[in-house]
Amino acid sequence: MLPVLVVHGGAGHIPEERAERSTAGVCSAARAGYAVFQRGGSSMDAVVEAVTQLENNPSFNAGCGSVLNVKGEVEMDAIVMEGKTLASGAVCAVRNIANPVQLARLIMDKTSHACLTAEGANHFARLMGVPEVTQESLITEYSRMRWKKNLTPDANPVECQMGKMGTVGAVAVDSEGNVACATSTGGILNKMEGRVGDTPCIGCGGYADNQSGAVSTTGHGEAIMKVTLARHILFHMEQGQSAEAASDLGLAYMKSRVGGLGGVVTVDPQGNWAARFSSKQMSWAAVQKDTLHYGLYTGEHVTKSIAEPQ
Ligand SMILES: NC(=O)C[C@H](N)C(=O)O
Repeated sequence: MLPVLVVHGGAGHIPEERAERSTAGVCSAARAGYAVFQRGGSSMDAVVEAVTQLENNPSFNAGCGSVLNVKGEVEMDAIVMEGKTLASGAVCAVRNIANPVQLARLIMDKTSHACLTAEGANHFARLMGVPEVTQESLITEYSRMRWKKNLTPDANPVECQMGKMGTVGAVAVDSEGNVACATSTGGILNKMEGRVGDTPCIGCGGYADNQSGAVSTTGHGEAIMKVTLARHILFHMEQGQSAEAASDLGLAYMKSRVGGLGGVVTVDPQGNWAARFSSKQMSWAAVQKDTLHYGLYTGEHVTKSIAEPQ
């Protein structure tokens, strides 16, 4: 049933006091992305809109609200990919940009390259007239508090890491059967300067192919890269598995092979979709026809009419 859009707000352990905000954020981003279809937009337009909304929401680890690197700075990664032509665009370790997902799309649309990093990405942004924002405007009190906590000698960065994964992503298929994905992140807490995770790497943080479907991933980047999680899931779909079964197979493989936890949203070109995770939680939401679907805990799947107020 087309069109459909599915978003995630990151896999991990979401503290109880942040759960409501996280669910509200993914639901409103899914609604905003889906509204793009109603205005005649493509699946690429829809995923970029949904991820832009999540980047602008300080509750998530992307754009404003990104986690800080070891120096207390924001460096962000993002990717977009569309399934008709396999065109993609990505940015790595970019600073001072409010919406890295939009810059990734400009790289796909306006250059012959698939990925720009750091200063080169910022230089391209200037050429495209994308305004630079201050580091301060991307940093929340919460991310600064967690960064500081992790600098203390008794810090447990691994445990703290799970407190807020919060990478954001979306997949969609439009009424023409074109699939697309977008993923954006601040990376992992107190990462080394210049660390690039799975998100901007094609086949890891996302992949889209009209011949199988589209996937956006979240979780421990170094583990996701080892198993090229997004492409791995689409491989299973090419072998005849459903979006849900293929997502579970990919996540189970990552867990057993490299001990990594994470989550994914997946669609196929017919509009079948899945939101699956091996972490404790993942906030997710989907809109298809007149229905909004969402959840946060394993097995939780709430539905309501899209006409109901937010
Ligand atoms: N929260 C996340 O999903 C983190 C992201 N996958 C990274 O490792 O950069």
